[in-house]
Amino acid sequence: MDGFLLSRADRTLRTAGARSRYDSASAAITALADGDTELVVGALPFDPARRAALTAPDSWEFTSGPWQPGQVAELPPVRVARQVPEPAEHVARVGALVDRLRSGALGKVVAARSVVLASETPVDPETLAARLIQSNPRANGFAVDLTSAGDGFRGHSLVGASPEVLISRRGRAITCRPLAGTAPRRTDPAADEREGLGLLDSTKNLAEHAFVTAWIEEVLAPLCTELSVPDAPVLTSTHEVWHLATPIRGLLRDPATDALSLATLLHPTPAVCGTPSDLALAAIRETEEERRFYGGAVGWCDAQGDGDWVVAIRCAEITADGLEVLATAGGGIVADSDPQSELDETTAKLRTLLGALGAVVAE
Ligand SMILES: C=C(O[C@H]1C=CC=C(C(=O)O)[C@@H]1O)C(=O)O
Repeated sequence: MDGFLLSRADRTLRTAGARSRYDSASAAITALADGDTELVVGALPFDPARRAALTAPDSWEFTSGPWQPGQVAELPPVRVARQVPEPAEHVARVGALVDRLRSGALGKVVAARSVVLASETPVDPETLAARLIQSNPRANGFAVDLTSAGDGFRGHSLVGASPEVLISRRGRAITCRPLAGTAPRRTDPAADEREGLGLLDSTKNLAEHAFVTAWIEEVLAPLCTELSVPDAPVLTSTHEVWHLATPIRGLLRDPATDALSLATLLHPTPAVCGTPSDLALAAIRETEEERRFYGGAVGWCDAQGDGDWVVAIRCAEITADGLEVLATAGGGIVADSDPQSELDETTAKLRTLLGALGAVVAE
């Protein structure tokens, strides 16, 4: 695919072509400020030291409501080719992180793992995005061409359905909806409700969540004349999991502060990285395979500075030939995390992508 799609509950942006490409947010911000383009779309990588995949599109269209893809084609069958790392190794890594969290300066770190899916015929990114959006039109569904990030990403795409908004800006008004803290959904309605209510009451999950809201408040407070961060999170859900969410609103001090700059200041939040940020990022670089664009941000920014950026979770990278799909999910680890439950949490989160592709990983 050569374009960009972001489908949100209130509106959808679809673009085509790439008039210019930028591998850093600063280059894209300069292009917007210089009047070289009216719109920038794309993805920021998880690791801020890596190259971004941003473009100035040839054409674009905003429509109201979620994307209506019409008749959606079938996706080809896929099989689980390998897991990276193997589940037992993920459990061991989380165990080692828990030891570090109990003894050191680290307060929280997010641990992620991937499943590599293989297909005999190409998986089309837009078809996968359409399936995800049909299954949950409230999610922030996306499909992004990663070519602008250069070697290793040409022709690759990132496709997902994120429940988490990093930052949205309309004029001076900004909103964020950070998520952290997870419980599984149950098929029995009473058991399902108990899981949700239990999450709202879970000291461990509330602590995991508080690291994220504290970070966002720290970053945004100096930039805002008004900032409302509720004291306690609310419950939200996808088909697969319950989450704790905090709806945050603010008014920017300087109307020139644009959405893409705000995204780069906030990213990576402790919802995908940890606290303190620098130590958590170092621990992730030491422990994990390169995250690429999983855990990054996907969105758009226009010449007025407005834009939407969602956290790149519940997503997968598709290779240029469409024959390999790398789905990744992570979870926040704190001192009292249980490694086996953390593995189960990533399995539940991976189901968003794997379910759309008709694949399963063993419990
Ligand atoms: C990092 C992910 O989820 C984040 C968002 C919601 C809940 C999370 C958690 O409970 O750990 C994570 O912070 C992911 O889905 O890969």
